[in-house]
Amino acid sequence: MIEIVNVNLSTTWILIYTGLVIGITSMITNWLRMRRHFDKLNIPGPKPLPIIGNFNLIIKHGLPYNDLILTQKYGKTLGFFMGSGPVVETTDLRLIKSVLIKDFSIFTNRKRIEAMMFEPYDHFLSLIKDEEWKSIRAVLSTSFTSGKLKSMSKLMMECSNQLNNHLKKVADQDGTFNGKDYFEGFTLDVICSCCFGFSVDSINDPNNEIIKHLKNLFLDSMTKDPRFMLIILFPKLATFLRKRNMLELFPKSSIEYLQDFDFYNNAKTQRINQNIEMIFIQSMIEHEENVEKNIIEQQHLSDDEETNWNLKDARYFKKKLTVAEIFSQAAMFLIAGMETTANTLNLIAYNLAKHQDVQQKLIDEVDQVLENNNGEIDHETVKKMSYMSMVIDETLRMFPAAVFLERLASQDFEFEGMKIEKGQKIVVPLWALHRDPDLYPEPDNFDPERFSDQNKLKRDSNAYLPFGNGPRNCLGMRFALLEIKLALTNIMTKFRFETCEKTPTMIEIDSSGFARPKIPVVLQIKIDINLNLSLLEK
Ligand code: HEM
Repeated sequence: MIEIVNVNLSTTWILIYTGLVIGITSMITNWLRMRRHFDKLNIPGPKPLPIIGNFNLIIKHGLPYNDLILTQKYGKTLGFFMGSGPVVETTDLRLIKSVLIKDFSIFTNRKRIEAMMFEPYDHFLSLIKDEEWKSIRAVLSTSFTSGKLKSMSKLMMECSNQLNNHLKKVADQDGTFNGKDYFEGFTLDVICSCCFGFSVDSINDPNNEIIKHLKNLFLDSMTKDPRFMLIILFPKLATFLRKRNMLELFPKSSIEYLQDFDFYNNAKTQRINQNIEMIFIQSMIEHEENVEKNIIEQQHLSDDEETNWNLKDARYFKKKLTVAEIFSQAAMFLIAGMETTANTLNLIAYNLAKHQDVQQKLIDEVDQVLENNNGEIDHETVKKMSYMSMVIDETLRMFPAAVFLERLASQDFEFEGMKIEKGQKIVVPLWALHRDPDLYPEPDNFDPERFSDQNKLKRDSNAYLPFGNGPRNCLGMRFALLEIKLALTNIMTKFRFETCEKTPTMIEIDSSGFARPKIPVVLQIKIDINLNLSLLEK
């Protein structure tokens, strides 16, 4: 150092050297702290590298596969680093129950990634905390009552008929089709018409302005998109850059377009004009009116509809939502509801194409139930299709649409000698949980029988969590399942799926955090030659 000063370096060089020394020292100190972190807490796991932690493993294996490998190597509960952020990952059913249900008051929230938030959409239900979350969740829960879902099923069927028309055109040509485009179009149409009251035909019109801008809100795989990597590895730097408009995650033009679109007021007018049922907007309007009239007694939720027992408290209904909060929930519905449901339908089609015996059994059930119900496809008839539920459940086991659950510890917590510190992120890797051979022998095999009533009873209820569990489970679960069942029933009355030479032999998913197949799931769709003629009349 003395030598450096002696050679008379300029102030700039001194500053650069000093900065470097401070930077390297803090990096080494931080790395040593990371290496000791989980040993101190008695949690096993891989040793982290400087700066990137264990992110190299995710790049090497892919997000869900890495979870599986780590669980096999270190056991059911382990710790690793995403960049410099520690993560505890568990497939231990007792710890899962404790985090999601028993000790929910400690694990109420998820980690909010500041760099990903953008106004006015920074109040997503999935990311808001504590009291704000409770109030908004309570209000939104009124969107998904049986009564509202029943009226939604008509709109869902209209979108499903539209989907069938498109599938018919494909079948009339050579039958080869990439399910993703069709099912995403369908689920987007459903959300737009059920939640916001405007109809689009996204399959026919993929360049529709609103669709184009909505799709810009979806991020790519975390190992492919350098912006995503920046957020994970250097969250503070990413937040700093975003706040100064130096890092663009979502095109400004799309955010402005959606803001200007003002679907809330558009939908409000439509509802008044045409008396259309729209679950999301309607709940918001009803809530606004109730708060204004001071009608805040417990809403019309019966026990079977409302899993959020602790949200029934009337005080949570007192809050009037701000415009930013309403906007955020609308965007949240689109983001949470479109791709998850579309991927599930796509992967159900794949499983059916690969397992013709299962598909035939499903078609037989659909024919049978519809024959007994005058061919009517509605929310009541689909409830009677128990084999269909087994097919959906098994597909969601193999390919859970969201590949992990996440909670944040709000205080120190101890579990069987392991210490979970306040501020610690806990993850339940669904891919690894649903492929645990002790719970699901030969986990890579598609076998709907795993979900027969008898077999379900043999398993712990936390062994199968495609929609999460506890008060913060998926808000749209009943909506999504109804939508999937109506569409699948409608498809099975006319078509069957088959594989073709472009069909992947197995499905690999990317690291986006969703069950997004890495390569397109190309299938054949054929008009069923054994069609039940009485149903064809419908
Ligand atoms: C097959 C379809 C779907 C799957 C597999 C799925 C899965 C999930 C999962 C795993 C979670 C996290 C649960 C937890 O942490 O315990 C979640 C949360 C959520 N989902 Fe879904 N979802 C689906 C469809 C939908 C739809 C259609 C909507 C809305 C219309 C929706 C809205 C939400 C919301 C708002 C949350 C956050 C809940 C909160 O933090 O309170 N989801 N979903």
